[in-house]
Amino acid sequence: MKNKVRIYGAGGHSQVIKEVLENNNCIVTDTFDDKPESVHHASKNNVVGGARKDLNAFPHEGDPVIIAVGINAERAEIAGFLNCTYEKAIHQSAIISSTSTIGEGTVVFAGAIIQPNTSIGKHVIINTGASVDHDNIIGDYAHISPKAALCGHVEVGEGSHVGVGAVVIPKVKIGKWCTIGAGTIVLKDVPDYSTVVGNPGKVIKTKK
Ligand SMILES: CC(=O)SCCNC(=O)CCNC(=O)[C@H](O)C(C)(C)COP(=O)(O)OP(=O)(O)OC[C@H]1O[C@@H](n2cnc3c(N)ncnc32)[C@H](O)[C@@H]1OP(=O)(O)O
Repeated sequence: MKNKVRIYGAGGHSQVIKEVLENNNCIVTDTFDDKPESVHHASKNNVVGGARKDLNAFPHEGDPVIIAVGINAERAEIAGFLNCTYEKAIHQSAIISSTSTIGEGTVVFAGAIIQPNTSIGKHVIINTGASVDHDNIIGDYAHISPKAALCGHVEVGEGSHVGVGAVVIPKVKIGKWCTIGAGTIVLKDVPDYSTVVGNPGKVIKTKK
């Protein structure tokens, strides 16, 4: 029997998750979006309104959900008001060590690699071809973008976004709600709420 999953969010990120699920023999039973009228992606058919308008009317109980929203803060906000159980979506080509753990609602896309003794939090995105090496700790709602490379013993705090192709050398700790720009080379620890770009990576701003 096929597993049934519901998806919250119907944009570009959502269509990738839908494909991963369907390749894993799951059925997507419902797709919700807070702005169903502005959905222009492949997953646009049968999209219904989300929970923001009327939280009590939303069918919280039922098949498990994946929050398919790429913006980390929005994913966290939605997880805060939904009262659902959550599914994971892991592409069949991803390589994941048996000694690593992955939290609920997390997605791991094609070609990603997660090496031993790494802990991945809840509602995390490990995007296409990302490399997360041994002994990493990735916080809830983080996003490791396509082709980013995290060496051993790296920590990424809650809600932080590591941009496409960024490189993080061993033992570096990235704080929470940081943004690491595309192609950045991170050589030292990054304080909470920082945006870091360049090679070597430098803090260019701090979010409030
Ligand atoms: C499947 C998917 O699509 S997954 C999506 C993955 N997405 C990404 O990886 C996007 C990552 N985002 C970036 O790299 C962005 O450029 C950000 C977030 C760092 C830009 O941050 P912003 O706060 O908007 O900064 P802004 O664009 O104003 O740039 C500020 C300065 O940093 C520079 N800068 C911005 N990004 C980078 C970067 N990646 N590397 C080097 N310098 C950069 C700009 O040139 C600018 O320099 P200047 O002040 O000398 O002109």
